[in-house]
Amino acid sequence: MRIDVVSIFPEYLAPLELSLIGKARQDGILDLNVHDLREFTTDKHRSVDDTPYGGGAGMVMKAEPWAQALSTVAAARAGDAARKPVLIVPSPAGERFTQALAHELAGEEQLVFACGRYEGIDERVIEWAEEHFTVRPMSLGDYVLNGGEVAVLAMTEAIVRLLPGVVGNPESLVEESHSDGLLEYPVYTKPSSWRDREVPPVLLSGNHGKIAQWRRHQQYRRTAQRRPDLLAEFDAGNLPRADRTAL
Ligand SMILES: COc1cccc(COC(=O)c2cn[nH]c2)c1
Repeated sequence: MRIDVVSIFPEYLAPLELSLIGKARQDGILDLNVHDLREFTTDKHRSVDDTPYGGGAGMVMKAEPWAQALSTVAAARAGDAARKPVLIVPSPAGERFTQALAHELAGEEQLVFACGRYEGIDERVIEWAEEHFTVRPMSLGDYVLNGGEVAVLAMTEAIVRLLPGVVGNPESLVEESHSDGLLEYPVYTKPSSWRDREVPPVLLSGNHGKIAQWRRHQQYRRTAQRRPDLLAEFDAGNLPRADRTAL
């Protein structure tokens, strides 16, 4: 997979050189390229923003530097020329990024991230970009950050860890929160007794059927307590009768 990130703070993306993502780059699984938007300005002050038409506080990112940067990135195409790369614009006004979306995007050959700052990017860039990209404004959650870089770090990690060869044991990708529509069950490790708190005995029983049942029950309870919205989505009909009483 090729990922391109355009930002006025390229150093914000330095953590992507670390750990599993860094290793994926060394192993050639991920080709990550970070571009400084200011390299695509032409004026002496290398300006990337200006005051908003219609008034209001804050500044808006100018269109031309973005068009220059994104054209350069589009030209450095990865994979099949027919398929437009996906342009992800982290934004409070985007579609919600989910684990399901992470899986979908992990199947793409090229992802481009545009890191907005200030009050946002001139809307005409989004319209213009449709010609070269499949444009997807995307939100991490209902809150506002100062820019898209932090969201790119999170989305990149969520997507790249799903690529074959990135995490040591692919098994660990199967049973994780949201993979089956429910939150993950609680986990424990040695010692079995810690500050007078015991590990649930079923987990020490060696009875794998009972352990699986206990874990499923815990997933439902946790989801009902912490994310009832998810449970509404998850077909409660899947719920074994014994577990329904727990909700
Ligand atoms: C594209 O324009 C803007 C403007 C302002 C901030 C940002 C950064 O993204 C977020 O704030 C965000 C992403 N998910 N949830 C919040 C982008």
